[in-house]
Amino acid sequence: MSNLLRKPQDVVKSEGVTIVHDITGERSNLEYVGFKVVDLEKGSLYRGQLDNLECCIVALTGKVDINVEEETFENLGTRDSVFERKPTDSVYVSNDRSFQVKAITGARVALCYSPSQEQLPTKLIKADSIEAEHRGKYNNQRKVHNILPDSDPSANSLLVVEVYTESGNWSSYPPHKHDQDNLPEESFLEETYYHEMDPQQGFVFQRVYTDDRSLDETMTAGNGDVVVVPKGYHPVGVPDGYTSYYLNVMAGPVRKWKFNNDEDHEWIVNRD
Ligand SMILES: O=C[C@H](O)[C@@H](O)[C@H](O)CC(=O)O
Repeated sequence: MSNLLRKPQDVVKSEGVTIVHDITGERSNLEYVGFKVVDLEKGSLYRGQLDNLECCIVALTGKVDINVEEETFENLGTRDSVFERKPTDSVYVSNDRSFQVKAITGARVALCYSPSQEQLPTKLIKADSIEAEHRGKYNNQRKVHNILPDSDPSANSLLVVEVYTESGNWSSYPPHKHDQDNLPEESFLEETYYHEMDPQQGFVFQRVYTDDRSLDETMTAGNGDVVVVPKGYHPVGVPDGYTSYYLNVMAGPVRKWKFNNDEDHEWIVNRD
């Protein structure tokens, strides 16, 4: 199995707290992006301490209270399933802060990490502040919820976005990459994909490849899997009958999403 594909680990951390994914530090083989998925039973608590990291806590499903030192954000979360296809609530927490997530109902949260030195204000990113963005045409149509886009100055290095790709469509397509620290031409952003499928038994094909094909891996990613994208193009194809959801975390030396398409497939975007 590719080292870029990470299956759910479901490690019980404490009563009512299960670490589904912990892709941080040496477990991530990434320099900038860290990612965790945590399942919380009703009434359970997850506590985090940020040193030189910032974190976007995404209420993927269920309802939670999030406490960040002197601030508390109550009853966050808008959906029992990501496939309700509506935005959810998130909270941005900066470096050198501690936080606590308390499950009001059974809940799944994503913890999206990246480096941060300059402490910024804690920010509630309300679901109703997120507008759906529709991208693509023909069979590369997808719906995007920009949770922490580079146009939002609330974070130092973190970018977070969730994407819905319907049956028979492709996303992150035409294949694009952002693996060169060479602005204004291209930015270097590592990336993770947290995948969910509807129905759950579904899968997507995701290829991660570089121009010189020194990296060229095509994976089958299923419900709850994570794909790590250290570099290269990273298109996703969704089989007929299924809907794909993924949450992207991106980070790099400069908080700018400037990508380039694979020249072989640039014609895709130039169609009328
Ligand atoms: O680089 C960003 C990621 O590949 C996705 O967020 C992608 O941009 C989503 C899409 O537009 O298909």
